[in-house]
Amino acid sequence: MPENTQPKGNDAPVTEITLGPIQGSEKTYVDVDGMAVPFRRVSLTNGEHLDLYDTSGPYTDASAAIDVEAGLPKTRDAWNRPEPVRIEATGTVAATQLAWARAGLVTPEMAFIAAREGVPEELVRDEVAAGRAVIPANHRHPESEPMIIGKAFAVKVNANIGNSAVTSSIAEEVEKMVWATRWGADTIMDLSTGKDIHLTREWIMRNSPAPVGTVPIYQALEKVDGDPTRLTWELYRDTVIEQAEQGVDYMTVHAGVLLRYVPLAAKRVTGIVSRGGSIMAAWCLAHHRESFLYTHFTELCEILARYDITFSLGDGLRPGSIADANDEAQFAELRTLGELTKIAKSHGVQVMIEGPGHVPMHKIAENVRLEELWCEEAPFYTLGPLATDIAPAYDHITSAIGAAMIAQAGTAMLCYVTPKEHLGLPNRDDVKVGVITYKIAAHAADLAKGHPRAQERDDALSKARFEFRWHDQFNLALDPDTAREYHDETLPAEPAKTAHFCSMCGPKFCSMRISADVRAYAEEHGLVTQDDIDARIAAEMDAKSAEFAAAGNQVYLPIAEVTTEAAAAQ
Ligand SMILES: C[C@H]1O[C@@H](n2cnc3c(N)ncnc32)[C@H](O)[C@@H]1O
Ligand SMILES: Cc1ncc(COP(=O)(O)O)c(N)n1
Ligand code: MET
Ligand code: SF4
Ligand SMILES: [Zn+2]
Repeated sequence: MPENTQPKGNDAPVTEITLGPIQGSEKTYVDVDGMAVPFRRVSLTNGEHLDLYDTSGPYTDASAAIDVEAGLPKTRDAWNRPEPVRIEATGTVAATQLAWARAGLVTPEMAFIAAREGVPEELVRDEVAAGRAVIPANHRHPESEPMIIGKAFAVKVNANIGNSAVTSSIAEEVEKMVWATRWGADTIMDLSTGKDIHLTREWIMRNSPAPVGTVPIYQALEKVDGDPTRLTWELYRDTVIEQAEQGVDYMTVHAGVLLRYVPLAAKRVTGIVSRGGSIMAAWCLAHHRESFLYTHFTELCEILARYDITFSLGDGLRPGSIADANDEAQFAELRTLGELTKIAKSHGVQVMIEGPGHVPMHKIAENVRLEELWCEEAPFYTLGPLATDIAPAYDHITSAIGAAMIAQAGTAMLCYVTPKEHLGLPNRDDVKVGVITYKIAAHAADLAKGHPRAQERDDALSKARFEFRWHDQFNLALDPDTAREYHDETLPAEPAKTAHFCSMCGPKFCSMRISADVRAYAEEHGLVTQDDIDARIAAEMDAKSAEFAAAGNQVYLPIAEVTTEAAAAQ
C-alpha cells in the first residue's frame, strides 16, 4: 500500500490563492441529470450574455466555501459508475471510459462533457470508443470536472507546474495550479522533481478541479537518489501504484525509447532533451537491456485499467532544436508508440501521444500526419512546438506559433511553454502568461477548424469594440485584468469607458468613430447602404443590356463605322 496518502494537517501555508470570479463574469451551472456543469457567464451592457467554457472550478464561485486543507468536494463519488468490463482478447478487467464507450454506454462523465462542449452525448461516446478522444478521470480523483481531449472537440491546454531541487514550495505549487486553471488551463501536470514530491502532489490532487498528469519516472528516480542505473521495474511499478492511489489522471510513460534507438540521437545538435527520455536512455545503455517500460508494458496496462488512468505515451526522443526536427530517432520512437497504442487499447486503456518540441513551420504537418497514421488517430498532445530556437525569454511566443499550426492540423491538446523555458522554473506570473498565450493558439485553431461556438466570442468582442462598449470589450477578453489596465494607463476616468476613441488615435483620428459617423450620416440621409448600391448597379446593367439589344446585339461594329467614328473624334 502506498504510504501517506492523507497528508492533511501538515503546515503548508497556502497564502496567495485568488478567489472570486474573473472580473466581469460570474459562475453559472447547467443541471444535467443532477450534475452541475459549470460555465462562466459574461453579462454585457447591451443586455446580452455569453456563457464560456470554464476550467476554474469552485475557486471562481463567489458562493463556494474554499478550504484547501479539506480539499474540493468529492463530487464524482456520488455519480453512478458502470460495472467494469472484462475484455475478451486480453482478459483485462477495465473500468475505463474506453471500455464503457465501446460497450455503447454513455457514462455520467460523457454526459457532463457533452453539455460542457455543447455537442451530442453520442459524439463524445463514439470518439472515445474509436480512441480518437480520451477522458482522463481516475476514479480516485473525484474532485475533478470531466473534460475531453480529442480533435473533434475544443483544443485543450495543459499547464506544467511542480517544484525543482533548486526552488519552490508546496504552497507556491498549489497557487500555480489554482492560477493556471483560473486562466483556462484544461489540465495540469505536476512535474515536481525536488523535495516532498508525494506531499506536493497530494495537495495539488485534492484541490485541483482539472485532471492532473505526472511523469512517474521522475519520482522513481528521486527514490534512487537521482541515479538512473539503480531504477528497477518493481520500484517503478510501486511508484505508479502510489500515484494511481492518489488519483493521478494521466501518466507520461516513455516506453518508446528503445535500446536500439539511443545511438540514433548521438549525432544530434541537442541530443535527448526529454527528461524521461534521457533517464530511460541512461538505464538502457548502463544495463544494455531493453527498457523495462517496454518489456513490462502489459502489466502497466493492467494497473492503469483498474483506475482508468490515461496513458500519455512520452516523446522521449523529441527534437530539442530546429536542426533535429523530424529525424530518424524521433520517428522511430513514434512508430513504437503506435505499436504500444494498440496494446494499451486492447487492454481497454485510454491513450494519447506526446509530440514535439522544436520544429520549423514547414515540418509541422508531417508530425500530425505520421502520428495519425501510426497511432490510430489517438489524441496528439504536443509541447509547442517552438518554430525557432533564437528567442529564449520569448519561447511562449516561438512555441505558440507552432502550437497554433499543429492544432489546426489536428493536435488535440497543447502543452504550454512559458517565457522561462530553457532559462529557469516558471513562477506564478510566467504560468499566467503561458496559459493565456496557449489559449490564444488553441482558440485560433478552433476558429480555423470551424468549431461551432468558437466565433461567438470573437463576434461579441468585435461588436463591443466597434460600439465602444469598453467594459464589454475588457470582460470578453482572455485576460480582462490586463486589457483594462492597459486602457486605463492613459485614460483612467470613467467617462472614457464609453468614449468613442482611445489614446492610440485620439478623438479626431479614431477610424472606428469616423466609420460609425459615416454610417450614421448615410442612414440619416437615406443614402448608400450596400443594398442601394446593389440596386443601382443592377438597374444600370439592365439599361445597358437593353441598349445593346436595341443596337442588334453586335459585339464588334463594322470596320467602316469604327474608322468613321475615330476620324470624327480627331
Ligand atoms: C516537458 C516540459 O516540461 C517543462 N517542465 C519540466 N518541469 C517543470 C516544472 N517543474 N514546472 C514547469 N514546467 C516544467 C519543461 O519546460 C519542458 O518544456
Ligand atoms: C507534451 C509533453 N511532452 C513531454 C512531457 C514530459 O516531459 P519529459 O519528456 O521532458 O520528461 C510533457 N510533460 N508534455
Ligand atoms: N526545452 C526542452 C524541450 O524542448 C525541455 C527542457 S526541460 C526537460 O523539450
Ligand atoms: S531546461 Fe535547464 S535543466 Fe532542463 S534540460 Fe534545459 S538546461 Fe537542463
Ligand atoms: Zn527546448
